[in-house]
Amino acid sequence: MSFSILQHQSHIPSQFIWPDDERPGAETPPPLDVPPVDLGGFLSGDPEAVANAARLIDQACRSHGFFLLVNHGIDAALIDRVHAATTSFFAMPLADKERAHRKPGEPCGYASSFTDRFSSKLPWKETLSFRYSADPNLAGIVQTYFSQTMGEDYKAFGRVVEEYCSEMSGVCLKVMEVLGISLGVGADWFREFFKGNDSIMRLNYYPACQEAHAALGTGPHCDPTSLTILHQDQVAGLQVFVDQQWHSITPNPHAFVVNIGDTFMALSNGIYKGCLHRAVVNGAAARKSLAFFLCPKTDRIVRPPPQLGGARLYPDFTWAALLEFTQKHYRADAKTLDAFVAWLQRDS
Ligand SMILES: C=C1C[C@]23C[C@@]1(O)CC[C@H]2[C@]1(C)CCC[C@@](C)(C(=O)O)[C@H]1[C@@H]3C(=O)O
Ligand SMILES: O=C(O)CCC(=O)C(=O)O
Ligand SMILES: [Fe+2]
Repeated sequence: MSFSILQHQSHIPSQFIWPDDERPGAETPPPLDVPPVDLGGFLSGDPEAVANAARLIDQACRSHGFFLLVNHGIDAALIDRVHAATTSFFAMPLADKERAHRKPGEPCGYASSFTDRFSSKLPWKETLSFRYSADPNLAGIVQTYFSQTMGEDYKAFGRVVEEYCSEMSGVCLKVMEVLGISLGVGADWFREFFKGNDSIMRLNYYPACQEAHAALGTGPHCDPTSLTILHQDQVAGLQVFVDQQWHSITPNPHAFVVNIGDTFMALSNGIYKGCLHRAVVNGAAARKSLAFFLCPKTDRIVRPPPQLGGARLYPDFTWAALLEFTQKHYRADAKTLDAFVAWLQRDS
């Protein structure tokens, strides 16, 4: 499905039209007023800054699982290089992008609107997803992926996005320290859990849409993963569901959007909530977002720290099992974790 053709038809195909009760409509929801968390302040070790970061994150994660991160220390030039690389990739002819075709049941590769996965409520987007591992024995995994799927002249592309993933992994581990302090289990527990993370990086590209009010770039969902660090470009589109209504997130190039995913909700024994969010499109400009999805090693058992005892909200599971569930059995949405638990217990 080539958007360069779809965009110029008077109406978009019906598969991209969302039901009345789910489509975004013409109104832009109110901006979410969320105090940014100062990562640099936390890292300075200044007791007041550490306490402030832990307090802000705790408040946000107990209610809606979303916060902004500023003073993060990531080079703006690197972020710009990844946005430029994203623009150039998606500008290629479909046949060239299809060299990285995402195979059914696998999370990695290029996909356009998931026409091979879903038959209705199709997302108005193209995606390029790939695996990043923080395991030193797998250094170069991203470069190798792009050289093998796109050819040797994509090695530089792979190098830039792998450098970005490495920086994102570092930010995630620092955020895990704050989450550990906020939950009272100490700075080390979650950081150690994700030390050798085996994560997913996704470049999202949302073409302009001639019927933006009836379409969605990404439908309402909680990320099944653990923690998402997202950078949106200057075109707005991310919305978060807080206090029973949608709120728009004003683009801020100096901030990362951070949200708790289903797996971390389970790790926190439900104390911290997965963030319900979606992405809308518009009639004038294409939009991009860089989403780094932190994931534990696939065989790690997702089980809360003992200090978060009390009744377990979710059974033990591996990230591998939840990932497979979303790729082969269930379209991730606002209820993925509950559907996954029911699926795990289906024969019991
Ligand atoms: C593990 C994953 C599945 C999805 C990508 C991700 O890495 C994290 C977010 C998930 C997703 C974006 C949630 C909404 C539905 C989805 C099908 C999509 O619109 O892309 C999800 C991704 C997927 O490819 O299954
Ligand atoms: O593009 C965005 O702002 C959100 C994308 C998203 O939620 C996702 O890829 O999981
Ligand atoms: Fe998401």
